[in-house]
Amino acid sequence: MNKMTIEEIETALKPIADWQLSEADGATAIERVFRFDDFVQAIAFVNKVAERAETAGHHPDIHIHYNRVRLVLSTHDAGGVTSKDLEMAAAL
Ligand SMILES: C[C@H](O)[C@H](O)[C@H]1CNC2=NC(N)=NC(=O)C2=N1
Repeated sequence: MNKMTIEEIETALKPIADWQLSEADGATAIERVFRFDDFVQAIAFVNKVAERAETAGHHPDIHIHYNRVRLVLSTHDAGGVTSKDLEMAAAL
């Protein structure tokens, strides 16, 4: 799986609402924050994400902050973002 360039990622993100490029600590990833009414709804979403991730064999990092869920996707083997991450982002 080929690591995408920053330009390729930005182009690919255009049709995927609210996902952003993230380059914290030099590690390229894509991420999005989802907001819910409360913790219970946030966890229900996380459970759906988990099911989808298991089916695809591709798993976002999941940060839960009460009613906010931040998902971060990268392909570890490639050391960056690949089409697998974009596919998963679109699904989520
Ligand atoms: C062996 C297994 O398929 C790999 O470790 C998978 C699992 N899930 C993964 N998820 C994500 N987001 N990136 C990966 O590189 C990754 N690798």
